[in-house]
Amino acid sequence: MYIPRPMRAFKRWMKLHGINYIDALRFIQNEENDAVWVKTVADLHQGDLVATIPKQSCLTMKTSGARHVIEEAGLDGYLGLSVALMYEKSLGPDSPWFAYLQLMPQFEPIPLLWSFDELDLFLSGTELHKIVKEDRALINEDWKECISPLFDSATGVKLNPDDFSVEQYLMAKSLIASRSFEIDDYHGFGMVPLADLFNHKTDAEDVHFTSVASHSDSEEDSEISDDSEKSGNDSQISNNGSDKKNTYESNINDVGSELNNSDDPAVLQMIIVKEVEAGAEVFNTYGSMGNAALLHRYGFTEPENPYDIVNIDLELVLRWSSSLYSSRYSRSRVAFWKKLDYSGCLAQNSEYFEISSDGKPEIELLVLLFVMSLSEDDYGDLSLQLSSPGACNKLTGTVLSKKVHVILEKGKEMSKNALLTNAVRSALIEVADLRDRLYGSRSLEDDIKELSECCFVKERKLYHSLVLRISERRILQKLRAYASSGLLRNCARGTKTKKLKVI
Ligand SMILES: C[S@@+](CC[C@H](N)C(=O)[O-])C[C@H]1O[C@@H](n2cnc3c(N)ncnc32)[C@H](O)[C@@H]1O
Repeated sequence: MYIPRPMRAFKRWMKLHGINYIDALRFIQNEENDAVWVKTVADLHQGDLVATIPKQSCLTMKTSGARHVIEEAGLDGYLGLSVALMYEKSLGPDSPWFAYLQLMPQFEPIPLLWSFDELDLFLSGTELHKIVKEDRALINEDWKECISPLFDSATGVKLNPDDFSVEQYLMAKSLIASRSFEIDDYHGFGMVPLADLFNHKTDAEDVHFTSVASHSDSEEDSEISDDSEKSGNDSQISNNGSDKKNTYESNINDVGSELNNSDDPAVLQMIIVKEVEAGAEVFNTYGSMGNAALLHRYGFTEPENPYDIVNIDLELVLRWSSSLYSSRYSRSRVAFWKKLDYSGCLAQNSEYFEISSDGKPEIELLVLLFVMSLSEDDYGDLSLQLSSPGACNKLTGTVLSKKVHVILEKGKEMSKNALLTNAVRSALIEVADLRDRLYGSRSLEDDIKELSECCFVKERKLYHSLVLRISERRILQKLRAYASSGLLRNCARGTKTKKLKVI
């Protein structure tokens, strides 16, 4: 059987560093793109211990030769780990992790590493376009502030600036985003050999990566005294960086007793959480996330991802509103909506509303569109109630006007249907159309056709950005269907949809 060289050297390296795994696991390398995946050649059962990894074999801020440089500079988290990774790579064969680093790709082609032209070409309109451009600016700042001063480190460790350039930093960031795990409080984030070879499957993982959480592995350095650490509880580690409590049975069986299950807190364990048939790929999970988050952090997407969402910025709603109403009108309606204690989700510089994968909008957006589309009379009544003495308490109760009988109180069980007037439904459709126009002049059908002709391996950026565009645009399509189904029903009942134009 053909085994590419880096894999063979890596296997020898694992043995030397006490990383053990059951014989049934096979690490398969795709000859076309060198990507690795893990398969089992024997049936695996829930609770089987399939691999053990000493924490000391992981590349972390604490285990790296750059530890003193990192500590002297006061770096931690992803920044500290980036320096550790760039440093060990710069040592070449002199690094204790050389064989591991040889197997690791140079970088993960996440959008952070795409050119600005590629970002515009592939991601315009998607949830990632703006975010990735902002990331790039922040990363340049981080590099200037935290990495470039290291060249004058007083620790005596000489760093070659070429090995710590912005480009090297970006590459290290891409590997950390896509392959690092949070190990424990002492080590923080780290690169974990073997554990980082498992691919992701949403909500269908086979293996969990766990640690008997304790600090006693960490040399004599006892500065960490977190209570959960002392308790020695098992905690599940996922490479989206969050620790979760174990959810699977704890009666661990070692497959064929090949591995010793110990409570040694210095060792990480990989445990099977459901039955896996011989011949199948063994998947981990990186968390429950939509395609924008998967592409952002890991550089891939999944078709039919149930966690997909699309966001509609408040700014876009205001743009829609400006096509119908004066800006004074829109401002006062938004101010009224806020007075009722509503707001969108808040991100760095924007306020937005989420549309879930089934095309359903958040109640906050419905209330805003409802308020926007109230007639002057109804709006006047409501405003009056709000401005009357003691209204704030009263108003956040039932808000009634002659024609409007809707509870606008935040937190109260409110029927979405009561808000879905014809005017709100029409507004939703128009806002969805505006949002869809951000993707440019190509139609959803054009995108679907292009995806069917696109090569997953050779045109990776195009492929995954098309999956993202299509999944977002399908949500907008569902939003339109959600809004228009009732519109038809209402019209059939003889209710007319009236466009409001208030000056
Ligand atoms: C932790 S590594 C997993 C091992 C990786 N396949 C390798 O070649 O080393 C994470 C990377 O694997 C790839 N990957 C993981 N799950 C995937 C999936 N379901 N579909 C496509 N690529 C995936 C992505 O490139 C991701 O950034």
